[in-house]
Amino acid sequence: MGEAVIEANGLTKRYDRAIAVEGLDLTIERGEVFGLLGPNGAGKTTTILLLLGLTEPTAGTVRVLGFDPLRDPLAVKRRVGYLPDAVGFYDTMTARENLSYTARLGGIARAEAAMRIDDALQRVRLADVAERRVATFSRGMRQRLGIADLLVKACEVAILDEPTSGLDPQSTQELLDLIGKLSREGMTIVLSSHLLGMVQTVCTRVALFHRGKVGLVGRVSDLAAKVLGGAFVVEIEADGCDIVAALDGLDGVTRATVAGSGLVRIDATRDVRGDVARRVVASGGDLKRLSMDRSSLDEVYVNYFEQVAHAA
Ligand SMILES: Nc1ncnc2c1ncn2[C@@H]1O[C@H](COP(=O)(O)OP(=O)(O)OP(=O)(O)O)[C@@H](O)[C@H]1O
Repeated sequence: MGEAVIEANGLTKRYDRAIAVEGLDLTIERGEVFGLLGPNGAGKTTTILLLLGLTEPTAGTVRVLGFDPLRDPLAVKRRVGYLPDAVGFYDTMTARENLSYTARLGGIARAEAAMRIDDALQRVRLADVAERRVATFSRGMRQRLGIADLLVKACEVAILDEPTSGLDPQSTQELLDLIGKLSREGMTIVLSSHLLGMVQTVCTRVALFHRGKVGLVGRVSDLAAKVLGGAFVVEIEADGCDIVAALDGLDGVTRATVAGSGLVRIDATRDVRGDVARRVVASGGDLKRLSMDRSSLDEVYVNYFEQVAHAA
């Protein structure tokens, strides 16, 4: 186990009518990129607000870098950066002026701030437009300026609410690359998102929220093993044999499903392609195609919520 940076125990938030978050237990370690996932209204934003001390829990405890965000709001604010879904900057000020302003608010000495600002603007590729008013910035540029703001603050933890919403594919990729780099340098990142493909590429672990509770938490491959029966998906196309029967009892195969005429989808816990090919050929099959993919988070998500709905 690494160093716990965020710890929630029995964290609960009730509003008059709704339970937004119920009995949340969560530990996030230093350097993780942790994804909060779930349908609308599942409790992701409320969890973020609780971590930041922006709303008071009804029950339970939360510690961020050892501090209670409600009792020690300044200590948390100094170390934890927050990038909301739409970042608020002063439109009439330039990018550099905005960063200088927040540096001043954060009590960073002028010379140190100037250095950090130059460095941050370079890293998010806004150095060329540093003297432009933010009013002229696109959404992607604003998001990058938001990251620059976190860099200037030198925060240890960054909490990003839907960081790529409204970004084009290239800007999304750039932001993800940047998030990956920051985490490799030791920043702990918590992000909420609906874009599962994106979360899969960047997150070390994810939590699937369902009606205020964390239904599943873990690495995508572990969740795939739990929900789908394996982290590997093999597709095989062959004529002249019963593929499913040929695979009977094969080690590592957790499920074989007919997906079309002569086409079978296999969920597996290891790369079973060689064994599958041998079995099919030995059964007299004529192999047409064999391909393998990692299970996607999309599939885990859809299957998990189907299972939950089924159990209800
Ligand atoms: N201020 C509030 N007053 C009353 N109910 C609230 C309040 N804020 C959130 N809720 C309720 O709490 C539940 C969780 O909301 P939350 O915003 O945390 O979900 P979310 O997972 O972030 O959803 P989305 O993906 O739509 O952003 C919802 O049922 C919501 O209606």
